[in-house]
Amino acid sequence: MSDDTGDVIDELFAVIEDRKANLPEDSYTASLFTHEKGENAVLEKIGEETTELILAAKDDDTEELAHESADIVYHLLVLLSMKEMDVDDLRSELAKRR
Ligand SMILES: N=c1c2ncn([C@@H]3O[C@H](COP(=O)(O)OP(=O)(O)OP(=O)(O)O)[C@@H](O)[C@H]3O)c2ncn1[C@@H]1O[C@H](COP(=O)(O)O)[C@@H](O)[C@H]1O
Repeated sequence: MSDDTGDVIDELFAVIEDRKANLPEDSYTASLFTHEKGENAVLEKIGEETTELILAAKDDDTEELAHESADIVYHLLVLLSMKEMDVDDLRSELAKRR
């Protein structure tokens, strides 16, 4: 695992928080925060991407598996932000299990 994995997740979460605060018009992330379906739009995405991830795993398609994993992590971070949670909540839950 590369050493900057933690940094990229922290950076991405900071971008998501910035999009939530400023809601720029051309931002996909901002569109999730203002979506008429609310958080259900994000939950639906996570559901769809999880199905795609399962198919990629079954096909042993590692490139697609990485792509779908990244989609899920991104939408998961948006969900945490919607719930006023932090990426540190995820980090400490994982750390507790060590
Ligand atoms: N990591 C992501 C990211 N992952 C996925 N997505 C978007 O999520 C949507 C996924 O929906 P779909 O799966 O339906 O799209 P798709 O391209 O058909 O995907 P597949 O079906 O191939 O899996 C696409 O519109 C993607 O662009 C993301 N959009 C943004 N980010 C990050 O968020 C940052 C800010 O983005 P903006 O808010 O758009 O400025 C970006 O710089 C990225 O770092």
